[in-house]
Amino acid sequence: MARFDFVSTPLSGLTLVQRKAIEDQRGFLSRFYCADEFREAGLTKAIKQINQTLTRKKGAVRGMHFQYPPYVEAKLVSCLHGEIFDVAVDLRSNSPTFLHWHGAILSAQNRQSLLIPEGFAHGFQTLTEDCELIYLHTESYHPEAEGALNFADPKLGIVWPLATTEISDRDMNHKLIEQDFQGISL
Ligand SMILES: Cc1cn([C@H]2C[C@H](O)[C@@H](COP(=O)(O)OP(=O)(O)O[C@H]3O[C@@H](C)C(=O)[C@@H](O)[C@H]3O)O2)c(=O)[nH]c1=O
Repeated sequence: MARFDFVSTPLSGLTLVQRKAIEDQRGFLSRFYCADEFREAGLTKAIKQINQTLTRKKGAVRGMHFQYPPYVEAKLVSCLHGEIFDVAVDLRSNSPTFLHWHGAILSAQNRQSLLIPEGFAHGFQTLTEDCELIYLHTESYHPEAEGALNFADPKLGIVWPLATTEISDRDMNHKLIEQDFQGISL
């Protein structure tokens, strides 16, 4: 029996994952990740790293982050406490949706995750206080290969639901996309 529903988004490969819960009087059990089912949804590489974050303030923004080749990675992003507006930007140079973004609300309650393929930037805004996220990564952290977009870049036009209440200095100061930006060749 399938433990997940994989729902396509307007950006090819970017997938909303609905974790199904099996409930009984004690509560529920829901599978969080399953290599066999995720392989069919396009996540073919092994998980190399799992990160957890806590973001205290409502309205805080983190992003928009990615890694350049040879360390491109897919990420499975989930919110285990609170609610976030999660955003992925298509950076695949040959994609018909190059520089398009897509957002989804992820929360502990809706049990949805965003499966972000290689070649995308990722970021989010907290919609409640005390948001805890868990990330599954197919590549290890390589700070020397990190790339970033500015969350407020008018070329992206991401519509954030709330005013920004907190952002790191690093994220605030990411450069705007330049004319010759080619994106990522996979
Ligand atoms: C991502 C990462 C960071 N770090 C360190 C670097 C730094 O000292 C501290 C905090 O890192 P950052 O400021 O980059 O954390 P943060 O801004 O939360 O970075 C995250 O943002 C979201 C949007 C993503 O998509 C993630 O993949 C990741 O890039 O943790 C690691 O040691 N390992 C890691 O895997």
